[in-house]
Amino acid sequence: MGAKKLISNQSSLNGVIKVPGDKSISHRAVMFGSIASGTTTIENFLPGEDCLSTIACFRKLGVTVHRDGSDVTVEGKGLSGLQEPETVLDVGNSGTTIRLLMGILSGRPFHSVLVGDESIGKRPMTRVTRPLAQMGAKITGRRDGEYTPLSLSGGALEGIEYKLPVASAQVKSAILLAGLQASGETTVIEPEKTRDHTEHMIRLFGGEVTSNGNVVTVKGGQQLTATHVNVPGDISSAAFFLVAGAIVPNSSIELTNVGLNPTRTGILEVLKAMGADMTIEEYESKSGEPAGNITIRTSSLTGTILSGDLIPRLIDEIPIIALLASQAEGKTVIKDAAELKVKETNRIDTVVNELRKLGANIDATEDGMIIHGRSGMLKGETVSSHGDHRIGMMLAVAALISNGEVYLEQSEAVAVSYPQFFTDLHSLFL
Ligand SMILES: O=C(O)C1=C[C@@H](OP(=O)(O)O)[C@@H](O)[C@H](O)C1
Ligand SMILES: C=C(OP(=O)(O)O)C(=O)O
Repeated sequence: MGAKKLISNQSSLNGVIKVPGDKSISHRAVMFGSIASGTTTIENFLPGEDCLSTIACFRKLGVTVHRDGSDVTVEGKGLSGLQEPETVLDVGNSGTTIRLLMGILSGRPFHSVLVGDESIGKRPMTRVTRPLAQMGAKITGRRDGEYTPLSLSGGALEGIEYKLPVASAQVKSAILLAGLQASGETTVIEPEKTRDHTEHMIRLFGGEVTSNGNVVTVKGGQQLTATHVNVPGDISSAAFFLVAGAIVPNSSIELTNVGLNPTRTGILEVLKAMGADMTIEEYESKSGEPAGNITIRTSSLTGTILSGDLIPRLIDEIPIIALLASQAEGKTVIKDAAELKVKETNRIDTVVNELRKLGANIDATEDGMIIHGRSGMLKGETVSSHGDHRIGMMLAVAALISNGEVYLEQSEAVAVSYPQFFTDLHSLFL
């Protein structure tokens, strides 16, 4: 596909957007529905490519999944209902799919081969396979098990106590999913608290899990029961419009049904700290997850520091926060974010290189970046998502404050987490 001409130089953005379902929760709803007994119904499922990869993998494991847009039905037959797949399980671009799936498959007495796209082939897997092997799974892979293709034979597992070397909800979740099938108890200790959707989901499906600060414990041998999951909107998708509303002149955007789980709302804290004009109206939680409406208006912004335990609560929002910071007064420093290097792309490099092309004043550091604010209007250039959905959407928002023509290569990557992104963005110009 050729480069996409982005809309640039906008004088205002106005409107209401219902952001699509949360990606993390949509993956987990299909996974838990598949290992529970009975029919699970999912409302507001995200039909993004990553979550469709999860559905495709579970179908190959013998689970019947019906989908009509964002309504999904999963016919679960319990963990023992999963069958050995006849062909390889392809996770596409999705790190969440491969890592959580390994946790489930570790306790199943059959063999599977897991593959993904070129980006997945560069993402580290021993962070998951090491604890799962300690519990009893047999997993091998390219380069000493670090990369796909991976080959996994599951079976009887033993519970462990495991201290995570990195703050990762995917690793925590994989261990908990294996722990549900293991003998005894499994405990995960996190260096910083990460998103807790797996813990919520275990409870929603009738299971038990205890969380005490950064320590999470599950008992093995639990049976889960099908339920209804109402997926709130994805704050990571809302983030692109929160920033667009804050930096494009004369704007006011209302985002409805945004998931407000406190392990995900770091971006709201950053917006507040920088002086954004924002109102949040929280309402009754859906399926155990809080949600609400957020209105954002243009305002003047000041630089800030992002570090420590805030980072896991906004890890996927850092690319768009870098753009936000380029329009603030003063310097913004992002540190303790080396995890960005092992996402769909090395997001420290892709953010810095692509925003520099548009004229932003931004430097890479070992574990983050430094953004010198008040870049003012950006300029026209051809930029690339490098196949990374979050980079593509960040650049489309950057184009709105560019005074030249901006072209985006590999724009189709946005469909990984937000297939309707360009349609929703364009609705704000009318
Ligand atoms: O558990 C999840 O759903 C996710 C966890 C995060 O990854 P890590 O666990 O690698 O930090 C995040 O970046 C990803 O988009 C989704
Ligand atoms: C890192 C991401 O997803 P995943 O790890 O599931 O590929 C993301 O969506 O930004």
